[in-house]
Amino acid sequence: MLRTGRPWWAARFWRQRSADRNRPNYPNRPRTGVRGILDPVLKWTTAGESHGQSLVAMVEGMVAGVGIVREDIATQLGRRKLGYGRGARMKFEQDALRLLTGIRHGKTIGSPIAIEIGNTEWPKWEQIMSADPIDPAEISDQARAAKLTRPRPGHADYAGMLKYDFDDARMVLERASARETASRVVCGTIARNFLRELFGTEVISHVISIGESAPYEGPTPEPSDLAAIDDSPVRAFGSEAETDMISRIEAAKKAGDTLGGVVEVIVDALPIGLGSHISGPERLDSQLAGELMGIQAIKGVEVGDGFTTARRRGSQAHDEIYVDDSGVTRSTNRAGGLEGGMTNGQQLRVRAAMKPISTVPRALSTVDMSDGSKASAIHQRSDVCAVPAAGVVAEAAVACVVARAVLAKFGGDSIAETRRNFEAYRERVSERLAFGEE
Ligand SMILES: Cc1cc2nc3c(=O)[nH]c(=O)nc-3n(C[C@H](O)[C@H](O)[C@H](O)COP(=O)(O)O)c2cc1C
Ligand SMILES: C=C(O[C@@H]1CC(C(=O)O)=C[C@@H](OP(=O)(O)O)[C@H]1O)C(=O)O
Repeated sequence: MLRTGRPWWAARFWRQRSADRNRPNYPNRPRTGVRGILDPVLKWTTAGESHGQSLVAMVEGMVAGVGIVREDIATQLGRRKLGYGRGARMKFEQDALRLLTGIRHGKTIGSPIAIEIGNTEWPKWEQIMSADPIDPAEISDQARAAKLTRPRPGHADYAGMLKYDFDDARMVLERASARETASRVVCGTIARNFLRELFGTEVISHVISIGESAPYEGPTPEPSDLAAIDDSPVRAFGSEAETDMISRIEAAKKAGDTLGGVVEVIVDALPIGLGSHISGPERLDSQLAGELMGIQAIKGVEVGDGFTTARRRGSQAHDEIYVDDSGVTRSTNRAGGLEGGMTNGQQLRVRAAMKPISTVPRALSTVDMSDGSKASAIHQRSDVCAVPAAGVVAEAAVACVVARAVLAKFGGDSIAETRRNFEAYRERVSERLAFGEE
């Protein structure tokens, strides 16, 4: 018999859809494509140049009802500016905040959030960075206006000048600069407020090593340790490591050199099952690595014990599962809270390795792009070491990725709805783990 009407797959689709709708944690958002990644439920973008008028941070898809006030953002921006080894600019430039859209009376309203961070140094740069055409001869600071033709090794200058066909590296370095990380921290503040309100989760970080200092091997810090970490000039957890890191920065500075290092980000209290094993882009570890590697100067990412685990035997590499009076437990967390691309209920732990600052005061050798002659790279001023600040930026990156995974799993348009969906899921997970209980 010839069948008409909906094809077989459509009937299956509708049956599944109505079954889904009856499930308590059915999110209102469509979960199409590679969930949360190709069709992201939460997006964050930034705009702005290092010496431009402002930076802009935009977050789209954040649910309504998340508390966020100016001080929350200012606090995080303040943390990003600190750290032993940062350059003079951190002292005189202020982050002038304007909360433009998407927040009303201290809460998100579900619409796109746009926040401006004004560069207070703008008056000095107004002509040089003017959006409107300007006669070069009219620029009052001629020295600053001069074309930058000597690309700095380790920066975007050389490839950017050729790729975009510029004869002035300023057109590249203005956007490549890590000044942009201020916008990322703003996006991250919204994400971390969301996570705190939903699960009581805090995102923290600490510096593991600077230069060749011995990597930190003590206990993993708890959220309550963050204040002490922030009080440390190098954001180290423990005073022994701190003294060593500071003296290494001082020695590098004296030698006209720069340093990198390693930071660790830790997230507590996350539900099991954020991310997915279904495809590479859905794996939470791949998303975290992508976002962290997107930070200027980050050249390596490690999940849990990462590279150390690669040197261990299998029997010493994994986190065995036990059952005791408290339920299902583990005695180690070498995996850093991720198995198969999903959170497994353990503390999430990721590390990021930062290369030494590229603008080395003892100028590096380069080429003058105006005539091909040998040259020394431009150096005006720069940080000697920005690893402590990179930790704060890495926290923001992790907060955004985790918040996106939470929204992909639990959906909702208001935080109350996300919470209801989460509670229903949590109940089901508890049922599954209550072996034999009535
Ligand atoms: C918080 C932070 C501050 C930075 N400060 C400087 C700096 O003062 N001077 C510098 O040369 N690079 C600095 N960088 C690194 C450069 O922005 C980065 O190395 C450059 O844009 C090239 O990108 P890549 O290292 O990712 O290849 C900083 C990076 C971060 C995360
Ligand atoms: C301004 C910030 O970082 C800047 C990042 C940066 C770079 O090349 O990445 C170079 C320096 O800027 P300048 O060349 O103007 O001295 C840093 O100060 C900031 O973090 O707010």
